[in-house]
Amino acid sequence: RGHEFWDTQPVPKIDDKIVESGPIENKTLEDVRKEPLTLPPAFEWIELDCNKSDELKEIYTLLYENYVEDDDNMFRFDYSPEFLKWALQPPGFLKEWHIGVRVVESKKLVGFISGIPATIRVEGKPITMVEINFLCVHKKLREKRLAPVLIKEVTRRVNLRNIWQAAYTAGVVLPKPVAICKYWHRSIKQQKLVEVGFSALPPKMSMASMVKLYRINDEMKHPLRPLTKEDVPSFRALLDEYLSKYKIAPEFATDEDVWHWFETRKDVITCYVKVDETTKKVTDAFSFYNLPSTIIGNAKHNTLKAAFSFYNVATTMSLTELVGDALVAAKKMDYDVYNCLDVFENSTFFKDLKFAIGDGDLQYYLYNYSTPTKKSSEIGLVLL
Ligand SMILES: CCCCCCCCCCCCCC(=O)CSCCNC(=O)CCNC(=O)[C@H](O)C(C)(C)COP(=O)(O)OP(=O)(O)OC[C@H]1O[C@@H](n2cnc3c(N)ncnc32)[C@H](O)[C@@H]1OP(=O)(O)O
Ligand SMILES: CCOC(=O)c1cnc2ccc(OC)cc2c1SCCC#N
Repeated sequence: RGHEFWDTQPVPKIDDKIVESGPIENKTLEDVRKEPLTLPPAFEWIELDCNKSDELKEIYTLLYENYVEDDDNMFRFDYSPEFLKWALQPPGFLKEWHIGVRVVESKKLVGFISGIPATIRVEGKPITMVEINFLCVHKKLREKRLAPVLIKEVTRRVNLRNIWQAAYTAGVVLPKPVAICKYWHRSIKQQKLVEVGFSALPPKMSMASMVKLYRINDEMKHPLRPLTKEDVPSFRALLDEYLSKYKIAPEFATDEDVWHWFETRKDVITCYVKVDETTKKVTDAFSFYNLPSTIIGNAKHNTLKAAFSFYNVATTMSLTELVGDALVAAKKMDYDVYNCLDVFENSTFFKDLKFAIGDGDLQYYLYNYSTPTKKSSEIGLVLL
């Protein structure tokens, strides 16, 4: 299938056989367009300031009404304003990469795309990149080729900062996935998932026995507790050591980075650690983020409370026991479901912890960097 826009971009063609890793094109600042891309006359570019609650709310509302839905239009992601502020303002963020498209007349926000700085190791080599996320065009303005304009504009602004690579994920297949991953789900509120129509009661099984099947303990097996600032140096060392064995993974360069991404923030991010009593060092950690979804058109339920697995490291226990305790924490925090991808070594616990495979794929992509296709288990990166 021809990709009018993507075939013009520095990404491998869908059926390319890639043998070595490296940038696809090498441009310099002279090659970068100095003025913003041209929008259709009714629209204008705008930078959104996440420190202004009204502008943060505009991003929230655009996504709440127009962001990603599953193929059956059962759910639409409902990233909260606090979550978006966390996701968009890591150390080193630039407001100029929080790009909106407004209707000149009404000032209504109808398009958005974001970039945040990140160092991503690809086969051990740290590359300064941006992570692109929250690309959204209002439902009423779809299929007018606005997305390529948003993508070219964020590319231009990133290039002007002398950054030439990006990482992004998508549910759609584009040239060219570096990995294709699967979502897996662990029911916590089984009855609600049946009522919503996500899960089905197996024939001849009562709801009561299905609920029992998915029961989760009330207490953790291990003494895990929320990460504190004092834990950060040893947690960063543990994380970087663990992530260095993956073919694509972030490098958390500073303690400030780690504190930003893993400080527990109510209704946004949860990170629990086990600390060795003698050495006072972090030996194990689980983390998950809070990403609710609107339940579209269900009489009884409006919102799905979903926990998404973030980064987990186990060294004094099995990953299965660690994530088992994450499920206990998620249950205590009233989540309906715990979701994770088959990245890292996650597929080792799906059976024992009673995960069910989802029906959507998540494709991982690199922009302007070719590298041989990776297995899901070689991916050590989670994008929000
Ligand atoms: C060095 C720095 C580099 C930075 C940049 C790196 C690259 C970053 C890339 C972005 C990463 C974002 C990651 C991210 O945010 C996480 S994936 C979530 C994307 N957002 C949504 O799915 C929200 C709901 N959908 C929409 O808002 C629209 O459908 C969107 C805006 C998705 C497309 O709007 P539309 O009105 O439906 O379509 P047109 O405007 O007419 O445009 C059609 C063209 O857009 C291509 N398309 C469709 N979906 C895409 C997607 N998810 N990525 C990339 N491209 C996508 C499509 O293949 C076609 O190109 P082709 O003709 O060549 O096939
Ligand atoms: C109950 C399991 O499904 C989800 O948690 C869920 C929730 N909201 C979504 C919104 C958009 C959406 O578009 C792909 C999917 C979901 C999904 S399933 C895939 C993500 C995961 N896990």
